[in-house]
Amino acid sequence: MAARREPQLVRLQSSVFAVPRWALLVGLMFRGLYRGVRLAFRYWRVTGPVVLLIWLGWRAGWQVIPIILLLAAAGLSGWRIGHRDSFGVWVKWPWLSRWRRWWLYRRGWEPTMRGCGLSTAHGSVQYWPPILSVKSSPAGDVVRVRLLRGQTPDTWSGRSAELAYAFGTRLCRVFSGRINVLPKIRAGRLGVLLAWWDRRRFGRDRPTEMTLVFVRGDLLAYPVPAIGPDSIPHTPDLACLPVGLREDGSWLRIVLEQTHVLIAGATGSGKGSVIWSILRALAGGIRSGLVQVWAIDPKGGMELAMGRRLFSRFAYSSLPEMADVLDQAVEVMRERQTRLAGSVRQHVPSPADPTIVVLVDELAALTAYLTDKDLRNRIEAALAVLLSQGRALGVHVIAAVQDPRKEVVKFRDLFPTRVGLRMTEDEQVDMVLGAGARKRGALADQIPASLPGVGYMVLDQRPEPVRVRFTHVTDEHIRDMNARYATPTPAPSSAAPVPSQRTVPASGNGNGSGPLPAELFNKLRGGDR
Ligand SMILES: Nc1ncnc2c1ncn2[C@@H]1O[C@H](COP(=O)(O)OP(=O)(O)OP(=O)(O)O)[C@@H](O)[C@H]1O
Repeated sequence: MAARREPQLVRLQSSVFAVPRWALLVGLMFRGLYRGVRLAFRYWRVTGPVVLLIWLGWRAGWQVIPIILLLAAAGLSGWRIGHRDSFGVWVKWPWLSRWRRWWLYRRGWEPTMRGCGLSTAHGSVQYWPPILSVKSSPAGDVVRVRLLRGQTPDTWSGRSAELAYAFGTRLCRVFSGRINVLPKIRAGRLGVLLAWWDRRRFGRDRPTEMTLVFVRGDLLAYPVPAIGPDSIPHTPDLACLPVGLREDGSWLRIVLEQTHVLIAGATGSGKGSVIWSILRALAGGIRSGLVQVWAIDPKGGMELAMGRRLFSRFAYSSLPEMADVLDQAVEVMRERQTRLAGSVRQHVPSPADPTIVVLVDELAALTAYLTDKDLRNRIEAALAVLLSQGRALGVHVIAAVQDPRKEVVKFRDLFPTRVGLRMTEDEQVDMVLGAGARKRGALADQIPASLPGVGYMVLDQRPEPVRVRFTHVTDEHIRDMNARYATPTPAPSSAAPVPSQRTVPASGNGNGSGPLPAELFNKLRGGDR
């Protein structure tokens, strides 16, 4: 498939022989036979059972063929009904992969490559990139392709829309190299052999290959249920918190260790679900005291108050109170710095010295929207220190923001992990996920409003952003967490009444000392949009 000659452009002087008609027929017959045998061997999974069936019919009588076919159909149906997952793994998806490779991709490949400008011509020879494999799954078709010389995955990213429509989908994601092929830890008798095989398969960097994912059934079109109480670990693994699904159906796990998380998205995009998904995954550690959450909710407690018993600090009513929480986090960080310097490089959490997660529901309220200059400077100074030095000392910041512009979020580059939910403008995508992210497929501005919690993230050190959906943690889940996973170190102000979830706080004087000004409150709720 890699190259084809265009015969009309090649001038060949061939000798002319007079061939008798019978010799021509015999020659054609042998050629047909050779091609038939080659095809039969190539597609042995189809020809094998057919040959076996014919042989059985010939030996035992032709009436056995319908009986065998009926039995096979009944067996397959029983398998599908009884154990759908294994039927999918062993029968449905392998067959569908082969079918689609042959029927859809091989047949349409050449015209598509020409149409998308992904084939090249050298003289009279036309080259197009060969398909290496096709693997279908409920999420779509994963097509591995070998790049032509002079092409990079970016060449293909620019053609992703054309590729998608050419093969009958709306979305084609382009990834450099292979995806989802991580070596397993091998043990047991065959461990050495399998490890050797893995080294051969995964050990080599193959910049000559790339992967196209034609998204067919969108697994992220349905809300992802919150993890069940049984799946909430007693001791959360901060390197691997399950918070949602990736587009290929695998779990999305966030590495909170050594990072800060910025969540950006328009109003109603599901920033709350990212926050609550992370809190749910941390809940076991909150209850045991290994993790303390210091929550700041400038929306007057609208977002976070329902889970207040999870928080060891909770500031929701006045901006100075919120600045105090940040200053206290800096103090803890400084104390750890003095104590741990020279003995460890990474803080190890314990109930006496827990991981601290500083949670800010709307960062802009503490920075850009804040009119009190002194207070703003104080808050910005504390945030800058936490974001630049807190990671190794077990102090992590998780912040949500609606508007990711630099004037609003000065520190966005200090957040190593960023989540881009639905956005209102295409330029915002690169602001959040890094330059070129939109070109590489992060179409966050095209996420429909009907898909809250869907977004893009840059994961696994790959340049291409991954489409994800966070779990849907409902109010019932939050109430349940509030009751069952309360922290042993509750917030000092927990005796004070928290405004009900839908109450607009009384308007303040705007100097940052009273409750939030109603104007700012409405802005954060999206009321002025
Ligand atoms: N992952 C999710 N799956 C399904 N529905 C979700 C998900 N996340 C949020 N929703 C729903 O979307 C709506 C808006 O969600 P949410 O309040 O979290 O958005 P937000 O970005 O925090 O909005 P705002 O900025 O206005 O606070 C809610 O009705 C919520 O139930």
